[in-house]
Amino acid sequence: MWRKLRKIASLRKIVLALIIVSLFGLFYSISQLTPTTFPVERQLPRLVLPPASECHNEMSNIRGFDQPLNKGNTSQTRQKILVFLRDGHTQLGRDIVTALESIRFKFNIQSGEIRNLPILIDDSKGRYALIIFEDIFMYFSLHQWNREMIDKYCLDFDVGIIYFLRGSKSRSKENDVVHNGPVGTFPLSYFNGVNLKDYQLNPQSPILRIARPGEIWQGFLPFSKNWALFKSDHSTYQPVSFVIQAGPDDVPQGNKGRKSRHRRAAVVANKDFPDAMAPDFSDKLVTVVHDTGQLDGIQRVIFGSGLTFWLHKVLFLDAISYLSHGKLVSPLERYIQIDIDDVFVGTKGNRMNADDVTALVNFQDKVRQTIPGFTFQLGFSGKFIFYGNEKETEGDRLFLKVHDRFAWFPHMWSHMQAHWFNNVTELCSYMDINARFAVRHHLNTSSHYAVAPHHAGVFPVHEQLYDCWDQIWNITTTSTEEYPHLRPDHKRRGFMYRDVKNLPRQTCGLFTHTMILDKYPGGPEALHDHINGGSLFLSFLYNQFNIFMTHLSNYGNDRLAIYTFDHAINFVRCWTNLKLLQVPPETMAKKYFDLYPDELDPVWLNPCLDKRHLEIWSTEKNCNQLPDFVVVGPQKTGTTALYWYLNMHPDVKSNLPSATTFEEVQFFSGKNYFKGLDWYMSYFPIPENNTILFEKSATYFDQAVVAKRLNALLPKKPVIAILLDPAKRAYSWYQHMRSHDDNTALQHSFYEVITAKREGSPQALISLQHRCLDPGFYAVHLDNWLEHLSAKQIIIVDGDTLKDNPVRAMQDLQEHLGFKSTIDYSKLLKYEKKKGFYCQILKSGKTKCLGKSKGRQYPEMDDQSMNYLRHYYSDANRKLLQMLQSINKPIPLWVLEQVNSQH
Ligand SMILES: Nc1ncnc2c1ncn2[C@@H]1O[C@H](COP(=O)(O)OS(=O)(=O)O)[C@@H](OP(=O)(O)O)[C@H]1O
Repeated sequence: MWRKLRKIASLRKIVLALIIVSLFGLFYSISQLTPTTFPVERQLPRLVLPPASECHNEMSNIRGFDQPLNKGNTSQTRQKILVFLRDGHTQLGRDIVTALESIRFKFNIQSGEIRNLPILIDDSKGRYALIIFEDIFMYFSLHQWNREMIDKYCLDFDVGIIYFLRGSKSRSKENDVVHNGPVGTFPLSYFNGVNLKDYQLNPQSPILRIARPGEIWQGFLPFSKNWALFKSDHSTYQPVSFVIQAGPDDVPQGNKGRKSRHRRAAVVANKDFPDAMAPDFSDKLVTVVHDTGQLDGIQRVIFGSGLTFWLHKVLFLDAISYLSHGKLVSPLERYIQIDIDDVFVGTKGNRMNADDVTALVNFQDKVRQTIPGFTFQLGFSGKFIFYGNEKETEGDRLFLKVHDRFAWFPHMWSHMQAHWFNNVTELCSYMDINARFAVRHHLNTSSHYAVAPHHAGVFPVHEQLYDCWDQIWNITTTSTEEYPHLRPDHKRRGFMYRDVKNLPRQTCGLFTHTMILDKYPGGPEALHDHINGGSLFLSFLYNQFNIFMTHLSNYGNDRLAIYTFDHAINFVRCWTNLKLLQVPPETMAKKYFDLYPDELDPVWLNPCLDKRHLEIWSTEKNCNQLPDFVVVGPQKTGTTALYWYLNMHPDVKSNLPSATTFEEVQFFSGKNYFKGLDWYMSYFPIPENNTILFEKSATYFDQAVVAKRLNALLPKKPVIAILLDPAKRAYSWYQHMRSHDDNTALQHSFYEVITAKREGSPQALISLQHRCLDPGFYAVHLDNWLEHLSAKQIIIVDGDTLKDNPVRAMQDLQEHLGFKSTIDYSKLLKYEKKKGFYCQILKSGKTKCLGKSKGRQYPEMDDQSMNYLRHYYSDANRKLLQMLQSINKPIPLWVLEQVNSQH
C-alpha cells in the first residue's frame, strides 16, 4: 500500500516536474519572442533553396571601413580623369568607359595614336586627377618628349597612372601564345599563357578600399591564359592580388569546345622569374601590381588583364580612389530599398501563402542583422485581396495581421496604368478607393512613396498621375527605370518634377514570370553569375542608391527573391567593405539629390523615339505636335522678321502665340521648361500631311542649357541661328531697352553702358551691359551648341542678308531645310522705303510691315562706341571665322570684313 502510495506520489512529482519544465519552456519561448523572431503560424515552410553561407573573412577586415587613402596633394587638380584609349572600340575600352560612367566620374577620352598630348594644365591647375592608359604600350610608344611631359605632370601634381597590360589578346591576334618580356623601361617583366585559378586579394595592399581581402575566388579563371603575370626584383612593386597556376584538371571540360584549343600550359617555375614582390606568397602569381613610386615618385597600378573579371572592376575603382588621393572616390555607404510589387495582386496559385509571409518576415529580420532597420516596401493594389486560393487567402490575412512589420506604398487600386486615364477625376477616384483600403486595413503609407504600375505616367510624364498622387497621397518620392531610358541601365538617372523626386530604379534579375530557380532564364547558373560578381553585384558596387523592384510571386513558390537577396547581400558583405544601409524613401531621395544636384532638372525626351516610352504614353498624345526646326536667335538679329517670313510659306506653321511672350514660347531656356512636355506641345497644332512646324525663341541661342535640352527632345532637328555684327546687335538691344523705358538705358549713354566697370558699377548697369554684350560672343555659344548638336544640324543665316536681301536669304534657307516645295519670296516681299525694311505685299497690292518695335528709328551708333566694340569683339569674331570655316559653314560678309580690318 505504502509502496503504491509512494509510487503515486513519485508519479505526481514527475508530472509536476514535467509541468514545471513545460511552463519554464513556455516562459522561455515567450521571452524569446523578441521582434527579431516571428511566431510561425504554419509549419513546413516551402523554402527549398539553401541560405547563404557565412563569409570566411569575418576576422580579416584589417583596416575596416574608411581606411585612410593614399595621402597626397589634391588641391591642385580637377576632379577629372584623362583616359587614353586604343583606336577602335575594344571591349576593354568600353569596359573602362562603362565603369567610369556607372560610378559617375568625369573623364576625357583621347583615342588612337597620340601625336599631341591634350592640354594638361590650365590656370596653373592640373586638369586631371588621374591618368588611365588602356594599353601600357601606348605609353611606352609615346614620343619621349610626350612621355616626359606626362611623367612631369604626374610628379608636379601628385597624379597616379593606371595601365592595362593584357597578354596575347591585347597585342597579337594569336591565341594562346606565350609572351614574356620587359614592361617597357620599367624594372618589371611579364609573362602569360598560363591557366589560372583561385583569385585572392593581398591583404597588405594599401589600394584595397571597397575590395575586402580574405576570401578566395575559387576555381579556374576563364581566359586567364591571356592574363599578364608580373615579376620584378624591385621592391617598388607590390602585389595587389594573387592567382595560382591551374593544373590541367582545373580547366573546365566541354565548355563550348574551348578545351580543345587549350594547350597544356607549361609549368612556370617560380625560380625562372626572380621575384621580390611576394616573398611570402612563393606559389602565387601576381596579376595586378602596385608601383609604389619608390623609383620615380609616380604611383601606378598595372592590371595584367582587362576588366572582364568582376573583381578587377572593384580593384579598378579602388585604384582610382587611391591614385587620385581620394579626389575621385565613391563613398562606402550603399543605400538599399527592396520594393515588393503587386501585393494582393497575382493569379491564383502564384501568390504568397501564410508560410511565405512568415518566411518574408523572418528574412527581413535576418537582413536587419546586416542592414539595421531594413524594411520591405510593399506595393499594394487592394482590389484583388482574397482573390487567391484558400492558402493564399490565408497569406493575405496574415499580411494584414502583420501589416506593421512592413512599409506600404500605393500601386493602383486594380493595377491599372495611369496613362489609360485622360480624365483626372476618374484616375483620382480609383486611387482614392485604394487609399480608403489602406486606411481600413491600417497600412502604413506614411513614406509618401509610390510606384506606378508599368512605370506608366512617371516618365514620360502623364500629368494626371502627378495630379492624383498629389491630391490623394501627397506623394513626394517615386522610382522608375525608364528615365532617361531603360537601357543602358548604368545611365539611369533621377529627376524631379512637380516636387516629386524620381529615383532611378535598378534591375535585380527577378521577373514576374520567373517563379523558380530551376526555370530561371539561362538556368540557375545565370542567377548565380548575376549575384556573384555579375550585374546584381555591380549594381551594389556602382550605385550608392539601389532601389530594386521585386514581385509578390518571387516570395512564394521557391522564394527565389529571398534566396537572391540573401546571397547577394552576403556576397557584398564577404567581398567588399561596402556598408549597406536603409533610410526611408524620402530621406533617400534627399540624399540622392544632395549628391547629384545636377539631376534635379528633368530632361524631356520625345516619347515616340523609345518604344517602351511610347507604350506608356497616352494614345491621345501625338509626337508630331513638336517642331521640325527651331529658330534660336540671338535676340535683335531679325528673328521676328524671319519668323514672319517663314509663316508666309503655305506648308510652314509656327507655334501658337503665348499670352506673355507673344510669338515666342521660350520653353527650353527658362521656367517654362518645368511646365513639362504637354505644356510645350499644347503650343503646336496637330500637323496635317506636309505641314512643317517650327518654333522661334530668340532667347535660346546664348543660354547654355538650351542645346542639351533641345537636342534631347528634338534630336537631329535643325536649328537656325542668325548672326549679325555683334556691335550692331548690342546697340539694337540698348535701343530696345530705351524704348521700353528702362531707367538704366535712359540714364546712361550706350558708351557708358558698354564700358562700365564690372566692379563697383550698379547692378542694373552691369546687367544691361551683359545683355548688350554677352550674346555677341558667337563662337563661345556655337561651341556649346556643337557639344550637343552636329554641325549639320546648325544653319547659319547672315543677319545682314536677311535684312537687306530677304528674298535670297529665304531661298537659301528653304534649300537648307530641304522643303519639298519652295516659294519665291520676291513675290511676297518688297522693300518699303518709309520703313527702311522689307515688308509683305498684300493681295490688295499694299504692303504690311512689322510693327513699330521692329525696325526702330534711332540715331546711328557713335564712333567711340563703334571703335570700342570693334576692338572688344575682335578676338571673338576671329574665332567665329575659324569655327565657321572648320564646320564648313558659309561665312557672313561682315565676319570677313571685321577680321580683315584687324590686319
Ligand atoms: N523686315 C524687317 N522689319 C523689321 N525689322 C527687321 C526686318 N528685318 C530685319 N529686321 C531687324 O530685326 C531687328 C529686331 O530683331 P528681332 O526680331 O530678333 O528682335 S527681338 O529679339 O525679337 O526683340 C530690328 O532691329 P532694330 O532695327 O533695332 O529695331 C531690325 O534691324
